[in-house]
Amino acid sequence: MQLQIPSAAPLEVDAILLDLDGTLVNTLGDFAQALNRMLADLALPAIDASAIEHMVGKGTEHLLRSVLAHVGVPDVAVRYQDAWQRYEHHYLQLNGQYAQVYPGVLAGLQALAAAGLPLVCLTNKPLAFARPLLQAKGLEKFFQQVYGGDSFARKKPDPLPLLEACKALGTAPQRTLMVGDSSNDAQAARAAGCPVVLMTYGYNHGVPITDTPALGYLDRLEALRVVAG
Ligand SMILES: O=C(O)COP(=O)(O)O
Ligand SMILES: [Mg+2]
Repeated sequence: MQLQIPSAAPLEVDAILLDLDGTLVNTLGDFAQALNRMLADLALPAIDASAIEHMVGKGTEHLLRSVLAHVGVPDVAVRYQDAWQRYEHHYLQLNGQYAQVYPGVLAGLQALAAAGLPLVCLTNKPLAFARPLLQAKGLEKFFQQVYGGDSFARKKPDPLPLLEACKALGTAPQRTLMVGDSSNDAQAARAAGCPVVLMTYGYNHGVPITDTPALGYLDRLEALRVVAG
């Protein structure tokens, strides 16, 4: 199928892999709520959403370690297990309540799915968090498969999750488009041999996303158009 990416040549694709946090859903509010409830349980200082934003994208383990270090925990390893247990409890309870689907995502997914393109959600978020979030936001029906950060032995920016997803889809990486919001997604795609487009509104560790090479940069997912079958 031929896809038109704004400001790029038409691209032949057989499937699309889509990142979740920062690409489909703005989950910063969920992260801030769950992390601050966890920190309160452990009698640790609160953290600001603006600081959290720079720590999202490399999975929950990385997020928790970064947050504990940020609030001044001297030995992160000592508090990690308790932090994970409290965080998981709170996250599962509020999952989706403080999160918003980005403008243009619903229309974009509808158009891509209607064109018959297989769509896979490929996130570093744990699968037990990702599935209920997609369900709560009415997005699960668009995806033929959902993979989390714990679905494979390694997470993005390692290419393994993308290569495994391509294998399951039966598609060649060079005809499988990755849509993400961070340099992690782009690095994983490059190493897997997948073309990549990046959303301009997500989380990118505090660095402008246009510093990361990609086929295109989108303000809205619906800007991705199927032009020929
Ligand atoms: O949980 C994270 O680190 C973010 O996951 P993502 O891969 O959907 O951006
Ligand atoms: Mg992301």
